Amino acid sequence: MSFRIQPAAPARPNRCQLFGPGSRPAIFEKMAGSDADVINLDLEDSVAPSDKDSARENIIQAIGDIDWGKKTLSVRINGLDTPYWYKDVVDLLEKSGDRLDQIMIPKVGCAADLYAVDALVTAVERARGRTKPIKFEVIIESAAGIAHVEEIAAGSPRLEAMSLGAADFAASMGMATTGIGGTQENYYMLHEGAKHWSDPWHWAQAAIVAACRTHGVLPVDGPFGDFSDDDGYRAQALRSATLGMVGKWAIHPKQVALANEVFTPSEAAVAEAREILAAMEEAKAKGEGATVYKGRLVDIASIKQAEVIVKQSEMIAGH
Ligand SMILES: CC(C)(COP(=O)(O)OP(=O)(O)OC[C@H]1O[C@@H](n2cnc3c(N)ncnc32)[C@H](O)[C@@H]1OP(=O)(O)O)[C@@H](O)C(=O)NCCC(=O)NCCSC(=O)C[C@H](O)C(=O)O
Ligand SMILES: [Mg+2]
Repeated sequence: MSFRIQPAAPARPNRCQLFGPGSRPAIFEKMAGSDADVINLDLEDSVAPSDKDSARENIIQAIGDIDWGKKTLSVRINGLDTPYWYKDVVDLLEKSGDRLDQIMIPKVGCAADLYAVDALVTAVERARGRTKPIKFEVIIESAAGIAHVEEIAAGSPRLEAMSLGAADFAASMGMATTGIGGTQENYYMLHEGAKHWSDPWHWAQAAIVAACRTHGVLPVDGPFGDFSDDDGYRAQALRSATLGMVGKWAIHPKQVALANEVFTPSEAAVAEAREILAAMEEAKAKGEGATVYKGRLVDIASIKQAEVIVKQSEMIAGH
């Protein structure tokens, strides 16, 4: 372990982030009644330019009027390359109450993007005497974003979560696909005539997880566009969870249960993790740093692996 201890990410459930356009207020109550841990009301790409002002007003109204329960309530503002974002920030913080938890900043390309939003948020918070600091989440969805992912993860003490936005990421990288996440037909290896599909999102996800874990930020997988493909969503989410991500977006309510299923440690996984911890306690009592569990090696690193699963399960149960 480095002299610098890895900081813990925020201890809040983030298994599913349910999105809904700010221009569609009829679904806000349904979003609030869902089992998603995080709600993302959108002002950005799901809202047409002509609806930006009314969507902002809908969201400001809904933040105060709707009972969002214990969910993390987040609003995705417009990108810093648009004329809308400053008004999103100012109006949200001036006109809505303290229930808003987080602002999602899309298409972040460097740490200075967070600095700019932080400066504006801080000024409005001070002017208005807001006592609950707004948290940030960012989307890595451009070539610049992934190239600068580590400085972005370190970019603001407000930052709690970072997602991969597969659609804009693919566009920015010039990837030959119109699919949002998941298996890409042309990304395969050929071995003895058989196709073996590979995962084009893997390296970006791994880079995001490493940057997030270094700086105590929650790594999250973004959208899976084909909401009629449950198996495809599940497979993508399982890969993300295996890599260390804590949750995934839902762009349709039917994806919420899938995300919760994948990102809640199963009873069997928790039981096994507890057995590993017990086996290592026994080993320690005998002065040993390693032992055998179900025919395989477990050692001091296994304690940390098992603790990830147990802590995640306890945090979700306790929330
Ligand atoms: C995708 C949708 C447009 C589909 O809407 P709709 O046609 O209404 O779906 P259904 O008829 O199947 O709806 C069934 C019932 O569920 C309700 N509903 C629909 N959507 C939601 C929702 N998001 N939250 C809660 N409830 C919802 C309907 O009202 C129906 O209810 P009922 O009639 O009572 O049965 C729509 O789902 C949608 O707009 N999704 C969100 C789109 C969005 O926010 N996109 C932005 C995020 S993805 C992105 O930006 C890409 C990213 O940045 C990147 O670059 O990768
Ligand atoms: Mg996007």
